[in-house]
Amino acid sequence: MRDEPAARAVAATKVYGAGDAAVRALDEVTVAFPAGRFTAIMGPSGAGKSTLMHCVAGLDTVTSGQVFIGEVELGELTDRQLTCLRRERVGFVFQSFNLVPALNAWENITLPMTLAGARPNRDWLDSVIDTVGIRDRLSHRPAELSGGQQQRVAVARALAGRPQIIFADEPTGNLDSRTGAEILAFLREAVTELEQTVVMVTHDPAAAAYADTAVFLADGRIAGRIEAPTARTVLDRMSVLADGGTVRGRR
Ligand SMILES: Nc1ncnc2c1ncn2[C@@H]1O[C@H](COP(=O)(O)OP(=O)(O)OP(=O)(O)O)[C@@H](O)[C@H]1O
Repeated sequence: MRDEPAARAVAATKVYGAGDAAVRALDEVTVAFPAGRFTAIMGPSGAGKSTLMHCVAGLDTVTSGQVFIGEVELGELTDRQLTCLRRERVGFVFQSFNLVPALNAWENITLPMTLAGARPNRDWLDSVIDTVGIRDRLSHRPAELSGGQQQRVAVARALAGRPQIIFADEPTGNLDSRTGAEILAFLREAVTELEQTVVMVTHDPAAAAYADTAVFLADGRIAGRIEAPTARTVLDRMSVLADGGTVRGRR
């Protein structure tokens, strides 16, 4: 594990709407996602998990505060620079897979590199494809793949360019529990074996148990963290948050 964070937010505030309808989805959130670690973001529905992930990943902007990928502050970039940075340094895995229907698995996996004009590193791609176990499906289009296979392709696509950080938004939400466990084990392996950095939003305590750290959000604020989380410790913390008792100060 390296010490510098792969990404971080400093006093990040996000307000949607204005006046009476304003929603403060993030309220001065300061959090770091260390390089070479697997972090789960958890918390009740509406706590701001997706907003935090989208802002840190550069898919959305903060109202005030700062967000960094490595040492680069996203607020200082032009739209074009931000697009380049996302392509070069960030991988995404979404609940809904987000594969391009007209492209086969191989084309989907290499699409971000094609768009960035980057040459794939064959050795790396081979190890990613073998680890996710979809070598015999590379010429298939998404409609010809099972949900689990589609998510493997999506995970391989996120890893293909060896990004600085991978953001996963409920990556197992649409999968049966066995396939979900395989995808989580693979994300875990990407961190342990391939030294990737993964930040995952999840509702599932069993999924969070694959992470090195679980960070909790409640009402747009950091409400605690657990190192080496287990399903049990996460569940206990979730029930405290659901009761409305934040545990700030116990970080
Ligand atoms: N585009 C938007 N416009 C207005 N309000 C929004 C918008 N997106 C999110 N919100 C509000 O911001 C708050 C945080 O939403 P967010 O989706 O980040 O929560 P979450 O923790 O990811 O929730 P869930 O677990 O239900 O997905 C919620 O109150 C939500 O209604």
